[in-house]
Amino acid sequence: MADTPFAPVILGDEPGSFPHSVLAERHPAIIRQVRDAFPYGPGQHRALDELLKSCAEGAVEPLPADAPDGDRWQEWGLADCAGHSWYDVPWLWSESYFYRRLLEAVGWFGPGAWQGIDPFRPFKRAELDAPETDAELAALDALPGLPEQERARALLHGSLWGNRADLGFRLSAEGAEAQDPVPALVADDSADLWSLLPPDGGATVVLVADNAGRELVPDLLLIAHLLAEGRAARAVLHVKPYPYYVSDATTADVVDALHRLRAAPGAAGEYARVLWSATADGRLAVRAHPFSCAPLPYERMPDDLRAEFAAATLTVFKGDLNYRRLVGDRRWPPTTPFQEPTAYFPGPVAALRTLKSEVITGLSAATEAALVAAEGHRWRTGGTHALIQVALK
Ligand SMILES: O=P(O)(O)OC[C@@]1(O)O[C@H](CO)[C@@H](O)[C@@H]1O
Repeated sequence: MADTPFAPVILGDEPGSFPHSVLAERHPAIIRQVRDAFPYGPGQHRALDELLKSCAEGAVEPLPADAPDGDRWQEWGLADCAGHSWYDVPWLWSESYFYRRLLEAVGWFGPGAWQGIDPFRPFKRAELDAPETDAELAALDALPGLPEQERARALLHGSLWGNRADLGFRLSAEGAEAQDPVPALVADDSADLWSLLPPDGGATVVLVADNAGRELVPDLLLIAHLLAEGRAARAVLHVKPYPYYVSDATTADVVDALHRLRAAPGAAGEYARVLWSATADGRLAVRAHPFSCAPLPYERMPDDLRAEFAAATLTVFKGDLNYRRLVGDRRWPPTTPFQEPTAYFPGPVAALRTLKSEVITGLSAATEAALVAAEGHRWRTGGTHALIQVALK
């Protein structure tokens, strides 16, 4: 990191900026949607009112004394942030704490009848059950006739562009899905990615998942392909231990996605059978590590997670939030080589991400200039551009 220029941590304190709008507009909208989606009781409504008020004008408050994860949040910086405005602490931290507080407000942590009831489930289910998902699954029937490399590329790009399926993003970026994606990637290290995963190479691949539904389904299809072709002997899918950033995948969402695939006709059903037997014999494992919901960059990951990533042939981070956590949620000069902020990572690492926040590294000067000339600042957050970046060790 010695040559890396100083890059300030992103805060949400600048009115008119994207991070500010997430705190000031997206979070209240999410509270409204969750409140409308469930027959919550007066206690839950009161707690949601208090959270809304706190987000709008208040300071970050400590967790209740009996919170099951109180010690963990102390380690994750709660003592430093408590008492400060939501807008003045690192944006990554305040966003993550918002979801923690929202879950508490609706009773997720229990005890009681609402313990473990995912407040985002109706939105995730609606997407999984949508006709668009049927169309995407039917399109898989075109794959079996293609050479393996073409199938691999199609499934890698399916997983990459699946990252546009982000329900939190859609709440505040009106019409975002309607805007066409820009097919040319702003960075494409896919040749390096495939060099780590040759057919019958026996690799271990860790995929750190992002959204459920229409992102998780293509992630699972990619994993099925890697396993079926021997590009991976073993895969580990990391999901969130609790509902997060609206649509982030939990174990329950993996089960839903696998059922959806298993019920589909044609090639989709075949992929489901590969995945189902791989979970049964241990070639595919699902992990829900507490650090997956930490409000911190991966540079501060605990030792057990570091050891797991170190043992993998390749770790793939999906999505925008994971990218922010992988490189650090900072205002990097866009031409900072991806290898620099990820130098701490204990093994080969890849990012598959559509651009939905201001953090970006690894662009060529020409690419950055062309994006700025065409779109001003919008290319950073509009969700229409994508990248595949790899840091080999
Ligand atoms: O991680 P994902 O699903 O690709 O995107 C998450 C996201 O919608 O949430 C953050 C803002 O709340 C941004 O990083 C990004 O826009």
